[in-house]
Amino acid sequence: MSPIIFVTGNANKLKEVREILSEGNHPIDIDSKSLDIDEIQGTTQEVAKAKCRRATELINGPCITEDTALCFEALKGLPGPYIKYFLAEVGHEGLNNMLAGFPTRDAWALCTFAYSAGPGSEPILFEGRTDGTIVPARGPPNFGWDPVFEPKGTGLTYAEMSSEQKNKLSHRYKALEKLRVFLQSQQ
Ligand SMILES: O=c1[nH]c(=O)c2ncn([C@@H]3O[C@H](COP(=O)(O)OP(=O)(O)OP(=O)(O)O)[C@@H](O)[C@H]3O)c2[nH]1
Ligand SMILES: [Mg+2]
Repeated sequence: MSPIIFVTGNANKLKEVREILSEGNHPIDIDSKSLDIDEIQGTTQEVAKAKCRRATELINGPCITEDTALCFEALKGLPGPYIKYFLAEVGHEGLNNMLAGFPTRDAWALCTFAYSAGPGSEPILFEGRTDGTIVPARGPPNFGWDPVFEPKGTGLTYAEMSSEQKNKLSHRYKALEKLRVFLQSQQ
């Protein structure tokens, strides 16, 4: 199978996707294309599908895209797919402060991969969810909100984990396990 193209503007995502898909008995090779695609407003599934439709038109061929949401229980799932803009404006401290006065700091990270066979072909979605808690930042600030998200039962934020640890339980890993099965069935 020729490598599938992952369209993303985010180098950290690309690194993790490569690490995860190269693991195991059936490693999957991907190419990448760095494009910043306009993102619509909507549910995580609507955002993910629109991103993939646009990407497949731009590259005029099959591709995968990914959209990540960080959802706060107290805010009924928001910021969700808009976390990028919240993080950019209010930072780690602001994300924590947003939950002051609420009874729960529970949150979940949701990764939605989308695959399209080409322009006009409806994207297929693969979702992965990891439950956790929003905490004051701990660990190196290398990737987005990793320092403020502590997956349940680990006692560590994503940022405090080695990449091997994060890649065994992350939202991205869980979504990619589903995508891996699908891509292998296409061979
Ligand atoms: O700490 C983190 N750990 C993660 O595992 C993770 N995955 C994504 N993100 C951030 O959450 C927003 C998603 O927005 P997003 O899905 O639109 O991504 P993006 O615009 O950066 O790339 P892309 O849309 O071109 O693929 C962006 O701010 C990403 O940096 C993460 N932060
Ligand atoms: Mg984006």
